[in-house]
Amino acid sequence: MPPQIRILDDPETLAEAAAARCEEILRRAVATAGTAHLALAGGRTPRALYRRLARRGGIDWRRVHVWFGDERAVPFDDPRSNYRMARETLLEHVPVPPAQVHPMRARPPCLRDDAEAYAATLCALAPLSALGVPCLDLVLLGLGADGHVASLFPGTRALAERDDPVAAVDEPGIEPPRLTLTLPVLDHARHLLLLVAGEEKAAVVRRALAEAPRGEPLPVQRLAPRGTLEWFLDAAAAAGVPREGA
Ligand SMILES: O=C1O[C@H](COP(=O)(O)O)[C@@H](O)[C@H](O)[C@H]1O
Repeated sequence: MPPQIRILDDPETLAEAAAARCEEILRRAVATAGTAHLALAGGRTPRALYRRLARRGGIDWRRVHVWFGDERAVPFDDPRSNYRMARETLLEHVPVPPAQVHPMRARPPCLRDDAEAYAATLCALAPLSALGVPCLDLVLLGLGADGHVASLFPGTRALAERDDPVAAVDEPGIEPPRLTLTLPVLDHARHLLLLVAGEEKAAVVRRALAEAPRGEPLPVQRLAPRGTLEWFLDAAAAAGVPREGA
C-alpha cells in the first residue's frame, strides 16, 4: 500500500489530526481484539500529540499496552529519557494500568541483555505473526534530520537486524547508546504514523518523498510496511513536497 501523506498547517494542527487518527486506530483495535498495542515515539515532535491524546475521551486506556519504539541509555528521570517525556505528557494523565506500560530499560554495559529482556516481554504479550514477529496495532515514529526512525540510524548494525525484535545501538557517534525496535517489528505493525514537523526536517522529507533515490537509502526509506504508513507533516517540513493540484 503506498504511503498516505497528510500536510497540516502547523505543529498544533498536526498534533490534533494525529491524535484523532490514533484514537480511531486504538478504538478499533480494542473493539476488535479486546486489547490494543501501541508503541510510542520519543523526541520533541510527539509531545503535543501526547498532550492531546491524554485529553481525548474515546480511548479505553485500561485495554491498551504501551510500548516504546526506542530509548536512550539514561535514567528514567533524565530529561533525555523518552519514557520520562511520555510519562509527563501522556501516561500520568490516563488510566493505563502500570503493568501495561513497558518502558525500555537501557543500561550499559548490559544493553544486549536489556534488548533480549524487552524482546521477551514483547513476544510474550503482543500478538505474533506466523514467523514469531510481534504485530503492534499502532507504532508512532518521528524522523531525524539524518533520516533515522526509532533509533535506527544510517549505517548502524541495528538497521540490518532481521531476526531480533529489539536491538542495542552502541556504536561510535551514537551518544548516549540506545535500544530500538527493529525493522521487522516496524514493518509488521498494523499502522505506522510518522510525525514530522519543522523546517529543519524539510530537506530529509524532500529526499525521502520527492527526490529520485540516490546512494544508500535513508533508514525511513527502508521501511516496507505490511500495514498502513501515514505521514503527518506540518507545512514547514513539507516545504519541498509537491502538493496535489499544485
Ligand atoms: O532520537 C530520536 O529522534 C527521533 C526524532 O525526534 P524529533 O525530536 O526530531 O521528533 C524520535 O522519533 C526518536 O524516538 C528519538 O529517540
